[in-house]
Amino acid sequence: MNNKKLVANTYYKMVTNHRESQLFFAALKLDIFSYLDNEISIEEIADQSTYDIRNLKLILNALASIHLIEKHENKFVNTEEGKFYLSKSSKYYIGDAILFRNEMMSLDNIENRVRFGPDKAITQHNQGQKVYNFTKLAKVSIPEIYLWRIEPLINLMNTIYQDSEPNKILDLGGGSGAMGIELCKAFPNSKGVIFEEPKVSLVAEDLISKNNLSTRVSVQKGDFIKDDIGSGYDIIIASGIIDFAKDHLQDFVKKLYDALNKNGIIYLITHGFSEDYLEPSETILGWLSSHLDGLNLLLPDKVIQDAMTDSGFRLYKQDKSGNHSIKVYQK
Ligand SMILES: C[S@@+](CC[C@H](N)C(=O)[O-])C[C@H]1O[C@@H](n2cnc3c(N)ncnc32)[C@H](O)[C@@H]1O
Repeated sequence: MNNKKLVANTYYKMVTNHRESQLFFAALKLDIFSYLDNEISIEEIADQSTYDIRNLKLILNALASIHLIEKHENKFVNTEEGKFYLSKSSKYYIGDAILFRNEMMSLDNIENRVRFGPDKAITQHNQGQKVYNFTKLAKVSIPEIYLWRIEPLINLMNTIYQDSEPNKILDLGGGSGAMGIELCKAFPNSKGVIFEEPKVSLVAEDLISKNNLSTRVSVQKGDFIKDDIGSGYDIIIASGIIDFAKDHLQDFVKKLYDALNKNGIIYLITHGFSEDYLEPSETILGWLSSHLDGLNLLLPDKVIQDAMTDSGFRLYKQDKSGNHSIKVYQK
């Protein structure tokens, strides 16, 4: 009975967690954290924001009650983490990324999607780019990439290229191109290509010009399934893209193989799905929305590994970064 009661408590905890998330998202939408870099009173925030002072007080107290902000006497201030991640004055502000991801993975109306099934058009085309807003994703995920993806990439490439440099690097489906751009910066004699679909490629063009790298990094626009992706590469970064080639997996992997020089390297980031699709649970839940809508994209790691080795790649190194699995294959 005690055990049953404990389990029941976890159900109620989920209700509280949901409420906490709603409060957090509201605070992000109201940009509350950006007012709190220094201790500030409710009156001052109300003055600057024109928000209703009574309800502002309720929201701030509630945020402090769950330790998302701190209350000192009658003033409020960000926690150290809040200042770093949630205030727009920080270059590592991830509030927009969190809000966008929450919207992109929303399970609102999940019941109807179970009652009435997926959208038949989506099931038929099975193309991620028609369901996801990849342009917005490319923009909002830039700070996330700088926080968590660049360092493992560069550290690993430095262990491979100890006495030499890669000449040509491709960031395939690179989104903003941040990974390709930073890798080119780490190897100053290299040239880079960011391959993206035309709309998303504008985000990459922008980041290249902000980094003054237009002479070394170019953008190639196209569809990586149908179009030529170029050749003569020493490194291909394939981060978060292979699922989008699911219906053409073997041809796609062969295309990567052919585009590489001898001994060339693929830096592959996947979700590390188990074959029974039970792990990792956070990512299974993250993809649930688009899959209820009709997509059918997810590839277990075993299937990806088999496709890579069947095409002639050998697994060279592997690593894990948060929820992502990193595998380096060599031709
Ligand atoms: C999940 S995002 C990953 C972006 C980036 N590589 C990263 O790790 O943040 C997938 C990217 O693949 C691109 N993509 C998907 N299908 C594509 C296709 N057929 N041709 C070109 N790009 C594609 C999308 O535009 C999107 O930017």
